[in-house]
Amino acid sequence: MRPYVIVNVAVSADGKLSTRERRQVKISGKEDFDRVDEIKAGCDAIMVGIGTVLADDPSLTIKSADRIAERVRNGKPEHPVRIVVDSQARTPPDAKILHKGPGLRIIAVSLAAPEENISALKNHAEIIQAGEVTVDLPVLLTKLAEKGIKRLMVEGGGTLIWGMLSAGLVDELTMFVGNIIIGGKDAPTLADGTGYVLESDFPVLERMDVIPMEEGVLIHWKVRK
Ligand SMILES: NC(=O)C1=CN([C@@H]2O[C@H](COP(=O)(O)OP(=O)(O)OC[C@H]3O[C@@H](n4cnc5c(N)ncnc54)[C@H](OP(=O)(O)O)[C@@H]3O)[C@@H](O)[C@H]2O)C=CC1
Ligand SMILES: Nc1nc(O)c(N)c(N[C@@H]2O[C@H](COP(=O)(O)O)[C@@H](O)[C@H]2O)n1
Repeated sequence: MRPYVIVNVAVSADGKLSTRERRQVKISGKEDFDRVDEIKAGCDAIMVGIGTVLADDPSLTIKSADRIAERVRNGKPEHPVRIVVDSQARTPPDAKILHKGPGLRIIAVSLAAPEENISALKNHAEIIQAGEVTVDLPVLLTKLAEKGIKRLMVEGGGTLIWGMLSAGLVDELTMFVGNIIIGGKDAPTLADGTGYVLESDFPVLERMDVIPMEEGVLIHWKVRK
């Protein structure tokens, strides 16, 4: 058993998530950020990799007061559980994700995480250990399902998305393609990691919708099982 997984990203027209320095780039406009907020509000948890926390320092909170109020009316916490995939427990104890807004945070670490790093985070987040050296994502997702997390949004970055895709853990992908070119062979893309070699290994997607949005386009895919 694992949660239903939705990956959402914004990419430039050349498929980049940010610059080669991993500096956060605003690719989405107001309408797309609002669409993302709605997906978040419909999820039990939202997950990012430690690379995104270190680069962007996101809060991953729901922004709309109306959506927060609706969650509370439905007996849900204001914000989804916020999860960082972080083998070595490198999340800075003053990271926004640990402090902005109420609610549970989970840091998913490996057995190799230094004890002093874990101690520094324990007051701010629940620590889940999964995997020897890096986080074992299938094991983590089973543990999240056991905690009642049924619907999980993954916001990136490219290394975590690769890890999720290559482990067969993604059900849907929504991507806003913006009207800018970022360029650079070292700039992060939707799926980084090692990449596939054999065509037979490529995940195949089913196109669900293509919607012109702002000056770009929103594409909604399902991963064919
Ligand atoms: N445009 C957009 O929509 C978005 C853009 N971004 C951008 O993406 C960039 C960050 O992406 P990136 O650097 O790839 O970092 P990620 O956020 O993808 O984090 C990757 C890290 O997660 C940890 N990790 C632990 N276990 C696993 C596993 N099993 N599989 C994969 N990762 C694992 C690893 O670090 P460790 O070994 O230390 O645990 C790894 O280096 C930033 O520039 C950010 O701005 C991010 C989100 C959305
Ligand atoms: N949807 C989207 N469009 C962009 O243009 C982006 N740069 C991102 N980035 C993601 O949004 C996170 C910011 O979260 P908070 O506003 O701090 O809650 C950031 O970390 C990326 O995951 N997304």
